[in-house]
Amino acid sequence: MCPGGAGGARPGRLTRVPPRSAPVPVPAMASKLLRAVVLGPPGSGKGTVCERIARRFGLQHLSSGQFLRESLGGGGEAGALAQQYLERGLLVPDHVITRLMMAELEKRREQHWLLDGFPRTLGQAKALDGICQLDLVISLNIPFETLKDRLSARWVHPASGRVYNMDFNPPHTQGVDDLTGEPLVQREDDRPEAVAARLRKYKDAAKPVMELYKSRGILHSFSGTETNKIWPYVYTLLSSRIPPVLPEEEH
Ligand SMILES: Nc1ccn([C@H]2C[C@H](O)[C@@H](COP(=O)(O)OP(=O)(O)OP(=O)(O)O)O2)c(=O)n1
Ligand SMILES: Nc1nc2c(ncn2[C@@H]2O[C@H](COP(=O)(O)OP(=O)(O)O)[C@@H](O)[C@H]2O)c(=O)[nH]1
Repeated sequence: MCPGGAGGARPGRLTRVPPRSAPVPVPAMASKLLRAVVLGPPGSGKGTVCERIARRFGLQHLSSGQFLRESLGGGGEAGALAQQYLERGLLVPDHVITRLMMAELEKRREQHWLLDGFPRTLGQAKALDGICQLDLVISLNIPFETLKDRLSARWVHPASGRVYNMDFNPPHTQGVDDLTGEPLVQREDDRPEAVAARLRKYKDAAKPVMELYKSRGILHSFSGTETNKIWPYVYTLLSSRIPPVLPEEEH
């Protein structure tokens, strides 16, 4: 059984504001703890889908990107190392992100959890294998043109990581975060000229990870251009593994 499950739903990936309440903790008790991963390219809706799953099923949404961002200001060794890579728009080396994630998972060994953004490479997947047996891997398969459109319309609140989209979930007031009133920014790497290279990099790293999970029979792929259309299928799949604490409806 792996360490690691839930921790707080990532505060930064709320898809709707005002923020949803924290996931209702599901008592671990005798049942097996759910170990799930959501894979998908940048903009595929991992954060959006994870946030919904976390709320409906009371499990913890663990975003490696968010942990990384939080570690940057912490004065720790991992944060200092990660910063050098993130500043240059690079992926953090496997051993750095793996160490960070193992520590977070260790804290959550008694909870159900769902990983977003990790593993991203085969090396990370193997490290995860060393501490747990995954039950479920969800892969979001979204056309390139859709990803490009979504990312160019994504705006974030840097301090919290809250994500908006000018079409899908716009802020109440254009350009400002609903909760703090602080300005929203567009990530440099969400600009159209950066997106193609980023998606290529993602594909190269993710392919062997998907093959690994496919060969184990735990990979579930969902294709489409709209999160709201994919969501009922994801909800049904999760419901077959863990009882929902909230109904599917409402996005
Ligand atoms: N396993 C991981 C996860 C994240 N990162 C780094 C590179 C990412 O650019 C940054 C932020 O991660 P996010 O998951 O928040 O964002 P992504 O870059 O993956 O983009 P997206 O949110 O669009 O999927 O952290 C990394 O190096 N290794
Ligand atoms: N137009 C549109 N935007 C979406 C949809 N699903 C998610 N988004 C937005 O697309 C962007 C990327 O989604 P996000 O969850 O951040 O994806 P991630 O990069 O895979 O974590 C965000 O701005 C979301 O609000 C959708 O079905 N339609």
